[in-house]
Amino acid sequence: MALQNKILLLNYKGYLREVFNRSFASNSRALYKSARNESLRITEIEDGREPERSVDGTRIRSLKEMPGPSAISNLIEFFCRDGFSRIHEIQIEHSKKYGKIFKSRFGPQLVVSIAGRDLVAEVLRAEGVAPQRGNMESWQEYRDLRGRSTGLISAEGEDWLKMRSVLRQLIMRPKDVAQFSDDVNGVIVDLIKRVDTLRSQQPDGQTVLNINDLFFKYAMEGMAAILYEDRLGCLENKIPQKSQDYIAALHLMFSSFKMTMYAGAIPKWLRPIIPRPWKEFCSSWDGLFSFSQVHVDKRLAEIKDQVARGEAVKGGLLTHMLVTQEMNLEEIYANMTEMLLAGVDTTSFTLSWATYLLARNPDVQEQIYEEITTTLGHGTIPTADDVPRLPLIRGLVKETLRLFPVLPGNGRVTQDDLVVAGYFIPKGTQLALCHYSTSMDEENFPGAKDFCPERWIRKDATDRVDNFGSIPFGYGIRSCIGRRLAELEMHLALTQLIQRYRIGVCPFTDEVKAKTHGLLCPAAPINLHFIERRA
Ligand code: HEM
Repeated sequence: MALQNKILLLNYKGYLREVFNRSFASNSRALYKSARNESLRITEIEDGREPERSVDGTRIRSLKEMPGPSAISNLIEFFCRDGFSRIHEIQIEHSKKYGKIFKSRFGPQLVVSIAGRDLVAEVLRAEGVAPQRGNMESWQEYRDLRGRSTGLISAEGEDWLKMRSVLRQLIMRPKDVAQFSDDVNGVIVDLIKRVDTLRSQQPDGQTVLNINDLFFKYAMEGMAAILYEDRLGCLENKIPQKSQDYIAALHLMFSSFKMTMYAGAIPKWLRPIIPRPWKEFCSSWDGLFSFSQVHVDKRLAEIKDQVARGEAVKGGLLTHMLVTQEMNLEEIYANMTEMLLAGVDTTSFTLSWATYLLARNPDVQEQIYEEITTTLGHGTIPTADDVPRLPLIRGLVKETLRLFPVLPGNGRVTQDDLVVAGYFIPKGTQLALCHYSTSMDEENFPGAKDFCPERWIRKDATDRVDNFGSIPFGYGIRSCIGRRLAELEMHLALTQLIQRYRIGVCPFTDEVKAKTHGLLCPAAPINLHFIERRA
């Protein structure tokens, strides 16, 4: 574990706070474009119906007038036609039928879906200082039950602001995560060894079966190296028992994802009758928390020993958090747990899709290989500093996430009254941002079904290829805190895999469709050929 380069900066707490205050002051100026806008004349109708409103004489429509599927057709779609696995496709179907903004009802919950790029931009650009993604009651309830803290995903308001301000200074800027290059490259050495072992176990000496299993272990090992400053041995032939237990807890968490989401939706009085979802929800969280706690406590004990021996304390992210105590121990446990949870499947599915797309598009793969060899020569191990010189590797990750956004949709609860596309949306409404459908919209991405990493390459400094049609990490103040870490893990791993192997389709794998299972994941195992380029 290469920790020596990561010198702790203990004396910049004041600076961090100042930067934080300044940045939040400017963000708070971008408050929701609310219905209280001066140009907006609101005439409340006093008989209790929804108010009728107008902007500059144009009538603002109420939610009642918004189109959308009926509650009954939603029920059939989701419960009889397995709509939960097709949420991404349903976004497209509904936006074609009802337009770029439509409403749906799930039992008592009304959801307004935003399926237009510019409307998504409008909503996100106008966010307040502490946006809320959705109802996290069940997560909060578990934490209250066990006396645990919330982490960044589950926290809201002041608690969230405080934790976000600590973490954003540590892992959000490319230069901050560049220091993890050596750790990630250490894990990639094991990834390549594992690819070779798996290939050698197959009769053709080339096939790796179920590539996602491999990338799951890579992502877990990478996250542990970064978050815990420790290795788990997930890419070894024999995985240590403790890591196996954790993988099982993580799988339980992911496989019961739907259940965990609905555990909160199932009314409490129903729990004695249907106890399983809530029990599973709690026991998988127990497993995840206790695993994180073991690693955090281990590092804490090492630090105490170092201090007792009068040695300088050096280390990475966890060491920094433990030494500076900007978060208390419970908050550190919670954030380590939630970041590991958020950082494994997301990265591993994206790597699976990226290699799958490379295998099916050999010309694109060769073009990227050319870029790598021209830029780095043969066999050079890339670091974070090399990535800006590999625009096609960056384009590969962006294009993969456009075609297969791990989170096909995202949520926001409006914190003020809003007018979007001429509709009045009251404060407290759940919005669903339909990222999959905007990613696949021809207006936003011509040839939207094609795999074209090149579309992300800037022609000149003024060319802006980023667009709200594809924002796989979200946008703004509540966007993915692990984005730079995930990108580092993916850019470095893909560069080294392409450097070393020609990745090809395998006769056992036909076209693999995506399904929504909490995240957008492959509906069938992806098997690929890894043909050594030297051969
Ligand atoms: C391909 C990889 C990943 C993708 C596509 C992804 C995507 C996302 C998205 C869409 C959000 C919601 C953003 C929003 O609401 O605007 C999110 C939040 C989050 N992600 Fe990631 N993520 C990835 C990897 C990671 C990794 C590696 C970590 C670990 C550090 C991580 C930690 C988090 C956390 C803690 C949040 C909650 C942030 C907050 O509420 O303040 N993610 N991610």
